[in-house]
Amino acid sequence: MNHFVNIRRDLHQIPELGFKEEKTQQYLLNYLHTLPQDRMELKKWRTGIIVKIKGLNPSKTIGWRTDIDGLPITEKTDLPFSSLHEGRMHACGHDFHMSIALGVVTYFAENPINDDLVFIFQPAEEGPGGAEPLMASKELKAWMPDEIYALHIAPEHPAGTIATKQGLLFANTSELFIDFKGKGGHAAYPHETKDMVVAASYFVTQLQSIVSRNVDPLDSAVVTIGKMTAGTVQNVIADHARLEGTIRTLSPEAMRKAKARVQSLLKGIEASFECEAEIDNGSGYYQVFNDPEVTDRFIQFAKAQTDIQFIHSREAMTGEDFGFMLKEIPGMMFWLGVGSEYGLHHAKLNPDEAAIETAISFITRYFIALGHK
Ligand SMILES: CC(=O)N[C@@H](CCC[C@H](N)C(=O)O)C(=O)O
Repeated sequence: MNHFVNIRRDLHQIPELGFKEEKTQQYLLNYLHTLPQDRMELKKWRTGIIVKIKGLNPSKTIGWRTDIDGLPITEKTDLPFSSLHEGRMHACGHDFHMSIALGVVTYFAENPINDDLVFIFQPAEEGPGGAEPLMASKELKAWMPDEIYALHIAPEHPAGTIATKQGLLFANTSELFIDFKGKGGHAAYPHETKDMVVAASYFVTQLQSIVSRNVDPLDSAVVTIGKMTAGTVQNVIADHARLEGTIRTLSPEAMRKAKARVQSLLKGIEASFECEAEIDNGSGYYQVFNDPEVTDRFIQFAKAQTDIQFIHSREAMTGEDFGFMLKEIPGMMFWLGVGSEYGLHHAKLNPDEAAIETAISFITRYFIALGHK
């Protein structure tokens, strides 16, 4: 079995949430220390790592970013290397992303090219967002890439494919956390209470009108509530309810409108149900916008590879804090086909490991082509 498939399996067993990736960081450091160190420099940034491989005759710095965190999902794959961390899973493929990045680092640690290479192992992509503070950090500022790349696994495409497009690839995002505060009491005396199960339920229904009635139909948006919590027992009226969700839009303008509508709908709920509601917009990610020139060069390269099938993709409503890096640095992101019956963020996601070797080889060849070997 490919060495990096084993690494992926090791990492798959230890998923950790954003900014808690201590074991993951240690695993990555242990591996990186086994590589030739003569041209390599390492820095820790919180629970992440930045690796520089000094070029032979550098004229620029080429960057590669991988995310390293897992999700609060209980794995249901029954794989022999399933997560050992209860309620945590690499259900977004960051175990793939990391093992591929390690494969590419390994090649260049042994075979440096002319240009400098910087590999960023970034924490907290799923939330609360590591890319924005990392971009502002002195650690990355000292090694800022001139161009930067990243991939994300795509379960809907088979292994051996790469998909991307110029311009907008991923949506603008905003998290959404809402607490409703009312008055609890006996289930048999609703008239003496302010029932927050009912208030939150009405609100979830009203949220559905934002996409259908407020966002321009030629634009796109998503408002999803992924978690709803309320109450204590079946015969007590809940004095508190909490909704957790996310807003996605293809334009910053639609995001402004959707957020404003959430606020005004909430005011209506407070008035109708005589309760108080508190809204927290959590973290928001800037859209992933692929630099047209860099992406065109990448697509030409991908199309010329005989072991890769290139697919022109559409925009997706996924979010990625890599968007903050692309806001400052020319670069691009692409989808790596991993053909899984179950999609991203699913407890049964089971990506095809053949894609790991394909990706390592493809990215290595691309960097050699870019980096004046
Ligand atoms: C690629 C991917 O799945 N990314 C996540 C990013 C989540 C950002 C934030 N926690 C939010 O939900 O808004 C995604 O869910 O798209």
